[in-house]
Amino acid sequence: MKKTAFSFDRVSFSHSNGKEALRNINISASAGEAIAIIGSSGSGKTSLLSLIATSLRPSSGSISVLNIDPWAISKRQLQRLRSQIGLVHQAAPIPPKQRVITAVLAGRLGQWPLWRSLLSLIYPVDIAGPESCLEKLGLADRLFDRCDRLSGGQLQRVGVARVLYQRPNILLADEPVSAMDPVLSDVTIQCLLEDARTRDACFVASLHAVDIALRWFPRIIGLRDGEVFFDLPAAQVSEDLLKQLYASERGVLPKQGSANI
Ligand SMILES: Nc1ncnc2c1ncn2[C@@H]1O[C@H](COP(=O)(O)OP(=O)(O)OP(=O)(O)O)[C@@H](O)[C@H]1O
Repeated sequence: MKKTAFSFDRVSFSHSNGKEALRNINISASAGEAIAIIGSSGSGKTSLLSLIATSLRPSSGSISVLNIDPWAISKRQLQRLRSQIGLVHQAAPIPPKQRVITAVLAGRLGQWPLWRSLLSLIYPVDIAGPESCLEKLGLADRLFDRCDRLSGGQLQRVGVARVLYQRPNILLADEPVSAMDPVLSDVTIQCLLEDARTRDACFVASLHAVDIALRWFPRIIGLRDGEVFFDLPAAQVSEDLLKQLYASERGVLPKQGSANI
């Protein structure tokens, strides 16, 4: 039987201003699973990924990540757990003047001893590793460029390369291809899927591009107003379900056949 990557039991989450972002979430995922999370803007996708990443704590209910309750362990144990979770952020948190190689090396900061982490910020402690991750994404020639000389889509690929270099057991990606053209989007998603599959890691991505979600991911979770609206194999996600998922509170429906909603 596959190991559980994470599981949520009646999880709700409210932001500090009281805004309830997620309500009564019951989901779990196994090692090696690939899941796309879809839903309209504000439906709770980023909040859900942040809870799996343990960067947010549930307001109620319980979470287990890699069979550990992240909120019942010491800070040091939590740090160790986090080093096994990789998150591609919506906008990569990369200092503008940083070199691409340093940004990719940062993927392993949580796994290295302090001296090696500090050294990696001044001098590249590994070149071949970051280069091969960037190579898969067509960016190997930008290894020593400054990040502020890259386009939005290139910067997103640096964020992806960082997570590939990290080799986490849970790979999370928040809108990882939003700044990329369709061909690069497919290449990047395939690259993340392949990496997760070969290492038996669990891969969860939030996506606005429903066509990409349905094309590449076997399991789709649809979030609506902070709740799981459906959790289905991609083949069972019908046009009608998508219409209901994206129908706003004001009753505005997407156009027929719309892929990018
Ligand atoms: N820092 C915050 N403080 C207060 N409310 C927040 C905060 N971040 C998000 N929210 C609210 O929580 C809800 C869920 O937001 P979340 O970012 O998880 O949605 P999302 O589906 O990822 O949206 P998008 O597709 O636009 O990125 C929204 O109503 C949002 O306004």
